[in-house]
Amino acid sequence: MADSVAGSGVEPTVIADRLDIIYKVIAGQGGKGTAATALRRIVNRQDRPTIREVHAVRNVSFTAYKGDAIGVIGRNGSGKSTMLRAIAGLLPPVSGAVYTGGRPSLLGVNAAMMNDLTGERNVVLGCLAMGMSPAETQRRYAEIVDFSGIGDFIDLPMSTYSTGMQARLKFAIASAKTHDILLVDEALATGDAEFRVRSERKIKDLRDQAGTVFLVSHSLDVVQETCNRALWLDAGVLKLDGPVDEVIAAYIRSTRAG
Ligand SMILES: Nc1ncnc2c1ncn2[C@@H]1O[C@H](COP(=O)(O)OP(=O)(O)OP(=O)(O)O)[C@@H](O)[C@H]1O
Repeated sequence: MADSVAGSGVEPTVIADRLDIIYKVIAGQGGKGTAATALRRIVNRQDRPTIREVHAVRNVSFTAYKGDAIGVIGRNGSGKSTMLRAIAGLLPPVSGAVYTGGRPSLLGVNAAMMNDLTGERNVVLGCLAMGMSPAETQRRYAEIVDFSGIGDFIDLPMSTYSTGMQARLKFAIASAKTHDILLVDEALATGDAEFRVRSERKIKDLRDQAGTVFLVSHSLDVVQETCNRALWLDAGVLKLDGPVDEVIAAYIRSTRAG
C-alpha cells in the first residue's frame, strides 16, 4: 500500500520509546475530603492523604515520519490525550522518553485563547505567538477568518462563541502555519459537517507540506479520510500501529466482539 506507514529512508519526526505516564491524584477521604483540605493536611504534615496513581500510558513505543498523518483512536480514557500532551512536552514521562525532531504544536479544545478579546485580536495574537511577523499576520488574516467561517462574529469577544465556533477559529489559526509536528485533539469533532470537510482537506495539505500530524478523534470516518496510519490505544497500551484501514477494521471488530 503506497499510502501506508511511511517507510525506510524517510526522516523520523517523533520517536516514543517505552513511554509511561502516570498521574498522581489526591484521593478523597471517605468522600469528605476536598483538594483544599488534603492540601492543608500536607502542609501541616498531618496524616497524609492517599495518593492514587493513574497509569494512563503504558510502555508505548512508535516512530512517526515526515509526511505521516496519524490518527489516534481508542475508547474513552484509553490515554489518547495524555499521549498527545506527552508528545507536546507538557507531561513528563515517569519512564521512557519522547524524542522529537522539530517543535510540536498542540491544538486542543483547550488551546489558550483569550475569551475576553475579540476573535480578531485572538487571530492576531495567535499568529504572533506562532512566530509570524506582523506583516505576515496581516497578510494571512483574511484567509484565516474566511477558513474559520466565523463571519461577523469575528468582531465579538470569544466568550460569545459556541464551543464549535471557538474550535473552528483555533483550528483556522493553528493551521495557517506549517508545523513540523501538529497535534490535533478532537478539534474537528466540534465543527459542523461542512467545516469538517474543509478541515480534513487542510490536514491533508499540512501533511503534504511534509509535516507530521497526529489527530485524536472518536470519529473513525474523519481518521480514515485524513490519516494514512493509526495508533490504537487500549487502557494505555498501544494495541495496534499500522495502516489506517487495518487498524480501524481491527478496532471495529473488537468493539463488536466486546
Ligand atoms: N489530569 C489528570 N489527572 C488524573 N488523571 C487523569 C488526568 N487526565 C486524564 N487522567 C486519566 O488518565 C486516563 C487517560 O485519560 P485520557 O484523557 O488521556 O484518555 P482519552 O483516551 O483521551 O479519553 P477520551 O476519549 O475520553 O478523551 C484516564 O483514566 C483518565 O481518568
